[in-house]
Amino acid sequence: MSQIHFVGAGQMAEAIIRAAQKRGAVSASQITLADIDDGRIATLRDRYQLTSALNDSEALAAADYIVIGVRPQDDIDGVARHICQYASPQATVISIIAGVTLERLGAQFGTTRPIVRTIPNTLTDTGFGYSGVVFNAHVKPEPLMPFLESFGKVMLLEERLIDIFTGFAVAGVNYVYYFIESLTDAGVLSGLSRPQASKVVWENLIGGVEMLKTSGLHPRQLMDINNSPAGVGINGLYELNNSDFAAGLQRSVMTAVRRTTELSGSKPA
Ligand SMILES: NC(=O)C1=CN([C@@H]2O[C@H](COP(=O)(O)OP(=O)(O)OC[C@H]3O[C@@H](n4cnc5c(N)ncnc54)[C@H](O)[C@@H]3O)[C@@H](O)[C@H]2O)C=CC1
Ligand SMILES: O=C(O)[C@@H]1CCC=N1
Repeated sequence: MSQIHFVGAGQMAEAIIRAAQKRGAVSASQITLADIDDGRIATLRDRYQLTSALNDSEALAAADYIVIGVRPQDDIDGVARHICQYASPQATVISIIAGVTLERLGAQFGTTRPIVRTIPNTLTDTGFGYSGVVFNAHVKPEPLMPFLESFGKVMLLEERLIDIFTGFAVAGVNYVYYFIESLTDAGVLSGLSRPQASKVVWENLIGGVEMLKTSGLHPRQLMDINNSPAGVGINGLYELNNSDFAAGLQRSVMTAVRRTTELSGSKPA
């Protein structure tokens, strides 16, 4: 990786910078930042010891990769005009903006420019979590992969699947956090202390995933092993079946996918 310039230095850009530095994909001297909030630039420069002394137009001119980290509702047209004024036509644009298509990015940043559309996962600090990635025809993937892989596992996708991936995979850790919170509360409601309930939930979650991996069985087969006839587990599951659990979860994902597509129309939130 050579020079990398971030336009929009918000939460996600910071998470990417932290992970990419930690895994050695970029060094502090290779990173430059732009944001309409000067305080944000100062904070990140200080926090990640960014040393470049280039001003905004110099940083754009020097950049080999330009990460667009603004929100779908922000002035992407204005950002693109500004970038195209100073950046080399060969500089690769890496958009992390939910919902914004390669076609739209091509219209904004130039149809012959290498453009990557990626949707990173917020599990950047952990080494877990997939980023969905799609390249336009001008991208040379090899030199870019170490950077992309520094903040998540890479799932190369057809572009038609990226909005689905955003609503399902990237927003998806929400459901895990929410499930953990709700299940821990159930343990506390039943009489365990919060630390006791929390330990049990974490262990069951990690153990459940390990069981699925090691056994190769379907979740329903493992549930069958966990439930004796007329026993404790099946009685609990009966009650869960009377709730809206599965359909509620599935509707949530469908709504998140729909919202991703809505955002690509850049309607104000
Ligand atoms: N937070 C998340 O979970 C994920 C977010 N994304 C995408 O990443 C992008 C950023 O999201 P966050 O970091 O959460 O948002 P954020 O609001 O923390 O960051 C956006 C940054 O862009 C700056 N900005 C706005 N307009 C600008 C302009 N014209 N020029 C320069 N900077 C400008 C803002 O001051 C802010 O610092 C969004 O497009 C979002 O769809 C993608 C995957 C996950
Ligand atoms: O909520 C959002 O808009 C971002 C994109 C997917 C997950 N977080």
